[in-house]
Amino acid sequence: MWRRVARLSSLIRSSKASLSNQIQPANGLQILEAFSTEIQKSAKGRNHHRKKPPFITFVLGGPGSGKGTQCLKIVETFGFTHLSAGDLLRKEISSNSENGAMILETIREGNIVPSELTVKLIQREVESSENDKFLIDGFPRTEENRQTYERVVGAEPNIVLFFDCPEEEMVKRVLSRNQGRIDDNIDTVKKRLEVFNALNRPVINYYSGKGKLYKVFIQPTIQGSIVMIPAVGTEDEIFTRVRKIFTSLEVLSMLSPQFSIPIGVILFTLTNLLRR
Ligand SMILES: Nc1ncnc2c1ncn2[C@@H]1O[C@H](COP(=O)(O)OP(=O)(O)OP(=O)(O)O)[C@@H](O)[C@H]1O
Ligand SMILES: Nc1ccn([C@@H]2O[C@H](COP(=O)(O)O)[C@@H](O)[C@H]2O)c(=O)n1
Ligand SMILES: [Mg+2]
Repeated sequence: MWRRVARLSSLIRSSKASLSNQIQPANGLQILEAFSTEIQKSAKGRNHHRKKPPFITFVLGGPGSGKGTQCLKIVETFGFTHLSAGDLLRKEISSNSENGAMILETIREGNIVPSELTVKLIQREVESSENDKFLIDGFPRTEENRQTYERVVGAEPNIVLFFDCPEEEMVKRVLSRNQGRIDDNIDTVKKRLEVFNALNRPVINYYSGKGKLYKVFIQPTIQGSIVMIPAVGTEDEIFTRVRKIFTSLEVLSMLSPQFSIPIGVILFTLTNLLRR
């Protein structure tokens, strides 16, 4: 069976060129392992009793790029658990934890909270959950975040989703978000964009180099030679792109021998899903 899977994995890799350039597929074998029914069966208890590691998706993008909005839709449609690093940190502030004041000041300034703390909060949530697939939103923000996660958890994410959104659009969205966030003001947004460009882009490049990155372009609409910046796609239009990625992962997860789907059919389905 594993010879067949390995062959399939290389076939999937070699079919990359024919896939839509809006979506860069990750390694097929990892996806198969993570979504396989064997894992589903072994994930009945709490996570620390699980024999195989959970399926981890890191969700990246600048401030206001739509990470949280799309994560809610992925949760509804595909049953992931959503863990927003920013939300976990804000919860620490509101629960008056010993680090609350420091976190509040860091978020107010648009800076990054020490990695050990954020990783601990994420790890606690994953370990106490009975789910086996997670969206970790807004993490890792820096190479140091990434390395700390790998060292503490001892694993890498299975895939990384990146919302590539024009800056003007991100600023507009954050300033009209109206959720009472202390960092949704023009000065902090500018700082968060600087931090994103300087510290988060290297992380994105790192995962791209590892073949784990799925990029969702939030493209401006072009009419003739005029670029219509505000018309970058509604939340549902963006989700149509995101849905294709997760649907293709689900298709791959059906590749266990009991289904015995011919490889040609799988590749045909995948290519069509991604092109639609
Ligand atoms: N496609 C879209 N078109 C227009 N507005 C959108 C779109 N997607 C999200 N928004 C709105 O933009 C704002 C920011 O979205 P969201 O909170 O999902 O971004 P985020 O990436 O999680 O940002 P942050 O990193 O600051 O938490 C929200 O008010 C949301 O309703
Ligand atoms: N890995 C992270 C994630 C977030 N922060 C801080 O929280 C702020 C808000 O995060 P959102 O994802 O909700 O936008 C962010 O600007 C950082 O100050 C962090 O330190 N580390
Ligand atoms: Mg968010």
